[in-house]
Amino acid sequence: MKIIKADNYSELCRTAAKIIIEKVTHADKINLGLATGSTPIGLYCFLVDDHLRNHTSYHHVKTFNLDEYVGLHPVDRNSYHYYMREHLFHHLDLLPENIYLPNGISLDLDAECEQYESLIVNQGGIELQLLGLGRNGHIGFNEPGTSFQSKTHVVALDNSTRKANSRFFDSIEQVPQHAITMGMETIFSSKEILLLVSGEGKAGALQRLLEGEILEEFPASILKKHPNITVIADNAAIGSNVHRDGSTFLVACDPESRQ
Ligand SMILES: O=P(O)(O)OC[C@H]1O[C@](O)(CO)[C@@H](O)[C@@H]1O
Repeated sequence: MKIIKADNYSELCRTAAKIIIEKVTHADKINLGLATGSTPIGLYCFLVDDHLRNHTSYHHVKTFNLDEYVGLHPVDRNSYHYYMREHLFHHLDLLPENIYLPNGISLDLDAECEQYESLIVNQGGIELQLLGLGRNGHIGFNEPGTSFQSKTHVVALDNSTRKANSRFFDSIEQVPQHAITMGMETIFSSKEILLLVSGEGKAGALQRLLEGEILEEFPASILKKHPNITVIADNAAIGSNVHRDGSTFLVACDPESRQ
């Protein structure tokens, strides 16, 4: 596990953007796994900015989102379809047919999950999966206790997750009870993973990830076994934790990425 320390959120986002832009620029075709939540918003801003300034093209990119709420229509302002359109898709030259998210309003959710899983496999798998980290260790919407062998599935959201995400809704009652999420195995099968961790509120989760045991009770812990994972964390999230962890090493952000 490689850990890149960023001074602040902006530097974290710039560093992550640089990694993604390099991959996109050098690949003939590439499948990106994308995440929602607050953390990647700044990164998406950098990608859009780079696209406008440097004309980085996304014609050859396919995107696969981690998750979607059950019951929210793609045009609902709180759906992840809407979020992705607003923050990223709408601003890039991605081909609409190359954008994939789980369909949270499918009448047959189990079939939807199976199809989404097969779709990822049939499209050659995910090259680079972007992840945020939940305070309880969730990745995607895989809540504590989710099997490490799980594939795309419907999940009942943890109350703590609904509470955390209620900031985007008018009230917690409006936060859906269920979501479709890529499973733990789906995520782990990605060739490369980029985990973004920002803010003091994530310090506990980051510490547990770095120092704790690998347990299904803390889903993100399995990432320690991934052969190609980079964690980018800002100072606020790192606190003084990382220095106690002998199994990881810390590199400063590439100064070039600060420009
Ligand atoms: O970036 P945030 O908003 O802290 O969220 C962390 C994680 O929680 C989720 O938003 C799900 O609750 C994930 O999609 C995200 O990666």
